[in-house]
Amino acid sequence: MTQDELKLAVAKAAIDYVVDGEIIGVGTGSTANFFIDELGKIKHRIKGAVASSEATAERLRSHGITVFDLNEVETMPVYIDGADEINAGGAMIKGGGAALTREKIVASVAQKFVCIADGSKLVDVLGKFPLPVEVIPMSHAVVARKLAALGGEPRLRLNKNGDGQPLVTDNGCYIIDVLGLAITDPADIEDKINNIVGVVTNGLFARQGANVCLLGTADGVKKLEF
Ligand SMILES: O=C(CO)[C@H](O)[C@H](O)COP(=O)(O)O
Repeated sequence: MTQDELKLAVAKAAIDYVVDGEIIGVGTGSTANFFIDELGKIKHRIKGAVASSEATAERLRSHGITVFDLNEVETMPVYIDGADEINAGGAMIKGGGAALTREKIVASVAQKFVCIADGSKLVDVLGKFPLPVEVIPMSHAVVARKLAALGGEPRLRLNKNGDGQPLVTDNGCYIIDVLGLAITDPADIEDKINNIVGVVTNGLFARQGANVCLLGTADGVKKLEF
């Protein structure tokens, strides 16, 4: 099976977690996009969605799904999103698509986080995937030095235009990708990085990890519960 077929399989399986008549939180990325397309087919069953990025909001609307402002929503039963890495305890690295802060905010008001991912995302130790950190632009060099002091190799993420300029997130911020961090204690690293002044948040989801992971494998969709 191709990676896209695995992503589609988990996106279809995630439809079982959609609660009729409710608002659903929706993540960002290629796996989330497969899920949005499946959600479009059952849009009559839900009240609407909260999006974790402008791109996701646009795709939801293209299917005729109502997108709610998070400030109008007190809670929601489920948030569904992909991950760059997930470990056996449900802790994740997210933010490969630069949407980590909004993803963390939307997930924080959901009762359940359902991670959908192809099998390659399951790892023993988090950190092979560079850890994304969203930062206030004026502080990026200051924060980078502090990330280096923690043992990582910080790289400012550039946009894809090829003009050498930093990528700007939906929040008007920059992303620093940190290579080479040994993340043996994800919650500790999450806290340490979030305590650096100038950091908006980082892509470790250990304090609010997944409750369920639907993992796409050649043998079918495997369900992990945490
Ligand atoms: O955190 C994310 C975006 O900020 C994505 O969930 C993560 O990057 C996985 O993406 P994909 O489903 O394309 O592999």
